[in-house]
Amino acid sequence: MSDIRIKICGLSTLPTLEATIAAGADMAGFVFFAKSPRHISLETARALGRAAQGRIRKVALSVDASNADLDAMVDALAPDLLQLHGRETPERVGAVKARFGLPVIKAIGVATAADVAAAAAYLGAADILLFDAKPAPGAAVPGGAGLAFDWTALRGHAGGEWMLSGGLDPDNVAEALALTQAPAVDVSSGVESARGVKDEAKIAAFVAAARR
Ligand SMILES: O=C(O)c1ccccc1NCC(=O)[C@H](O)[C@H](O)COP(=O)(O)O
Repeated sequence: MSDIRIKICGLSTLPTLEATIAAGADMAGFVFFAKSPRHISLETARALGRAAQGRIRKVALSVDASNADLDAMVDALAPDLLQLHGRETPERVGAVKARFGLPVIKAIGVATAADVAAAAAYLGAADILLFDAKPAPGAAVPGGAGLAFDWTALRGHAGGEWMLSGGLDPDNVAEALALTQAPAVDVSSGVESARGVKDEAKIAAFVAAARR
């Protein structure tokens, strides 16, 4: 079994959180973005955060959130990491990291190798870069679309800790890992039975396929 790290993103129910922990994933992602089908309320975040405490690393995902909104989600979920999935600048990433004293994952939308090269600007600010498919221009929800990008674009990436994301599923994750040598992967749509509805069997299949 490999030591690939795995994040299951967009969890919103206790059974699918339990399935994620039972499968042996390393991180559980919770989305705080009202336009997302995976958005959770602060009340749900509090309940899921308590259930996950000390059993899996919790990631609070936000999109260009204000300090006040970040304060509220951190208070409710008590995350281990923050994921910034909007247009946050390196300066904003640094400010969020300093405010909460938590490691920050910065999502980088990738269409071409130039997007990967530009991510170098975040190397001193973010703890982990998450390479994801670039959202379509004007997309209402900038992630979790089940879209893959050309993985060969990652060949020139600038180092640091990173994760691969975008359109992964139990059937393609092994190929993606072989091609990119990614140390960590993140998935949302590929472990769902319908948009926003996580599937326990697919979560287990994804973790097994990634670790095989
Ligand atoms: O998942 C969402 O609904 C979401 C909403 C707003 C910003 C980001 C979002 N998801 C980010 C993730 O970390 C996803 O896991 C990543 O984009 C991969 O998604 P998918 O291609 O569906 O596996």
